[in-house]
Amino acid sequence: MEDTKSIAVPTLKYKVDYSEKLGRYLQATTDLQPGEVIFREEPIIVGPIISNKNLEHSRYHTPDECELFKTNKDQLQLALSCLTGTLLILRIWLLKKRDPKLWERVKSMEAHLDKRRDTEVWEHREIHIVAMLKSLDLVPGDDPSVSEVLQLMCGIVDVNSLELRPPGPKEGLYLRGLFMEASLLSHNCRGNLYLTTDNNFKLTVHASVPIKKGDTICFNYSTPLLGALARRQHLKMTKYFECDCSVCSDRYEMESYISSILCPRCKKGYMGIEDPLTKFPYKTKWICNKCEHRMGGCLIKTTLDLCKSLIEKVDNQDAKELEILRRKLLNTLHRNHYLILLVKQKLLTIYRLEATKSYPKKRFMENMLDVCKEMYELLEIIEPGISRFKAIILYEWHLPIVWLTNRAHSREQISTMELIPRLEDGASILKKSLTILLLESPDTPEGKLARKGLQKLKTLNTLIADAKALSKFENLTIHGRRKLHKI
Ligand SMILES: C[S@@+](CC[C@H](N)C(=O)[O-])C[C@H]1O[C@@H](n2cnc3c(N)ncnc32)[C@H](O)[C@@H]1O
Repeated sequence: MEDTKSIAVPTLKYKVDYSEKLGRYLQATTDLQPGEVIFREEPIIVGPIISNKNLEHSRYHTPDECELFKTNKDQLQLALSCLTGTLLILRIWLLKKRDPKLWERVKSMEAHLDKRRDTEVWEHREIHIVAMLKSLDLVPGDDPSVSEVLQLMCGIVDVNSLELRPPGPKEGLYLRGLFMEASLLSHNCRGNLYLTTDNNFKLTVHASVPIKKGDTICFNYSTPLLGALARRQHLKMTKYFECDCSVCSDRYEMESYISSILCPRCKKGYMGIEDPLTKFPYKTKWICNKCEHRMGGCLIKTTLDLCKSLIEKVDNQDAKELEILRRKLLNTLHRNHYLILLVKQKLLTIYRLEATKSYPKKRFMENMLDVCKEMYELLEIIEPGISRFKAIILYEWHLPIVWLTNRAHSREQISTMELIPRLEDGASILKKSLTILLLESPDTPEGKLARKGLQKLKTLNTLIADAKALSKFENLTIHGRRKLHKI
């Protein structure tokens, strides 16, 4: 007899749709809350993308691959490092033979073969992958259709695969994975998703902001800290489309001013490309958002080249030099300009290290606070909602807040009553960071940071509770204050 008990089948929170512009894409079929899991999925294939000696990685090293390597052992020993870069494609090649049905599905992924044919990238893959696999006898060398299939596989990987971080300390191993559903996610420079993977590369797709039923679900294929020009160029070169999202089509990139230079005329406003979607940004006019002064793109390019050359010359280990450069660049660029962001990131590397010392320099901690605050405010515009980058910046931001507050209190520069709200500020920033970091798998760097952060939050809460108890005795002795900060 048939089992009449109903089994709850989870309904999908998205459907596949099609548009002329995006091709296939995923659309929300229900309202989604930030943090909500939209779907999880196992990768079809995982492999390294650049040369590395570590071939033995993960269960994606299948028995047929093993057999093939054993057969060609001597020849492969010689070409080990070249081989690694071809491994992902070889794995798809083997999958084609092993699981033709799955290959049919993979084959349906967008590869943009027409746009790649006879370009530099085609030539590169021909030499480094197709010819390499043929010369090592890992694929038939005499069949011309093999080259075409391998090029198709290269296109599929380049357009659809996601970057993965190897679990544990496998430095220098750059992995990419192909996922069936995630390959249908479209791009937006201000996406609405947050992607995490666990140790087995299982992918979880979360909503990063509230998503309405009918919205396209999408993420940023590129990186948020590039200006629109670099981002659009990267998308054009690697994903073969011209991005016209709300950030790219706005002159001032939604008031983030990430590509804007200070108006040389009024010195108050910032210049943005008059026609942001132009193909020739340095041949068109840029316009000031305050006085509407127009300036030729080539002049902007010269200015940027000059700024770039200053950044190239600076000593990355020298905080003072970097701080001077940051101030100098502010005379020309908006504080959120991607070139200033480069300098800020270099500075953060130094400050981060300083923050781990028992007696960090006050100036460094003050600057760290400033840089983190500015970066956070920018990320709120360009990567709203849940963002990995934001979580890290929030974490780093709370460090100088707590350190400077404790220092000021122990030196009697602030009262215990003043200490409490400042520490609470630090705790609330840390909590914000943790709500994001705790979405990460425990073994990832962010997952580990979350564990450390939880410990710090506990200590901070104890400190706040003690400060509250002690605030009744406002005339706390210096000894009492020091004791408080030893917690
Ligand atoms: C990972 S695939 C996404 C699935 C693809 N649309 C399909 O039908 O298989 C990436 C490709 O989708 C298209 N695409 C994604 N986002 C886009 C966007 N914002 N504007 C135009 N095309 C986009 C581009 O062709 C891009 O190379």
